[in-house]
Amino acid sequence: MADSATDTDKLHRRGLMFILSSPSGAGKTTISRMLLDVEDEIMLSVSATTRPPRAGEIDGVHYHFVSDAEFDRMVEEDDFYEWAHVFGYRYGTPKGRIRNALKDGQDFLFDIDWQGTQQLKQKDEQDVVTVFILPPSLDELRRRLESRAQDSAEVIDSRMERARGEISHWAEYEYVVVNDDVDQCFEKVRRILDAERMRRTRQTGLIPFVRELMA
Ligand SMILES: Nc1ncnc2c1ncn2[C@@H]1O[C@H](COP(=O)(O)OP(=O)(O)OP(=O)(O)O)[C@@H](O)[C@H]1O
Ligand SMILES: Nc1nc2c(ncn2[C@@H]2O[C@H](COP(=O)(O)O)[C@@H](O)[C@H]2O)c(=O)[nH]1
Repeated sequence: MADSATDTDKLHRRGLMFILSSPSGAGKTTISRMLLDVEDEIMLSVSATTRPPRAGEIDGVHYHFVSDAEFDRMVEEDDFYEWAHVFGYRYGTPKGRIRNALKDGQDFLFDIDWQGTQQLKQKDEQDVVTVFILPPSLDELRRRLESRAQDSAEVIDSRMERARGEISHWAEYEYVVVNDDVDQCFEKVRRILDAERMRRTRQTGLIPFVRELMA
């Protein structure tokens, strides 16, 4: 039996800009990777950032790691869909092939913050689906940042300080999911993606037998 993201389905709707945001450490990268592992029909939008790579991060896969000068050039040449200052560095979504691929029905996953989400919503309202991931508590958020063991104590403190501000934007999102149990959170996010793909207002054409019926 075909699922909701088969080639047939893709032919008849525009692609989704599926946005996951959360305070740092709540788990959006984890959920994104789980989704990309099982969903062939969605691609990650790989951001450019001036932040240095963490252990295990690969240039071009997790981020495009660029210098300040390169980021400046990309801003000047209008290469970004959106960009923002986050934690003392700059992060941006390169336009690349996204706009045309969306028209062809390709879905994209964006792991970006609330500032980028606001910018994308203004530009492409009809294709954007926004999901905010909440941690079960602030104590658990700190525990996750510490257990990830990739940031200094100072960086973790500054991320915790910013978490309150980020969480204050949760009401700007269409969906909110608490990431307590990671498998349950992933299933909920996947169900949102599935349902959004089937939204009638996204369908841009009728499959042939329905078109014949309507003629
Ligand atoms: N439900 C969960 N229960 C316990 N640990 C979790 C859960 N979800 C994610 N984690 C762990 O918490 C840490 C932070 O997760 P992750 O890197 O996915 O967060 P993030 O929101 O993407 O952070 P950032 O915005 O900094 O990239 C990781 O070590 C991850 O394995
Ligand atoms: N507005 C944007 N925010 C982005 C982008 N890529 C990532 N991010 C957000 O930055 C923080 C920090 O990420 P980290 O990998 O350094 O922990 C996190 O909230 C990301 O969602 C982007 O292109 N635009």
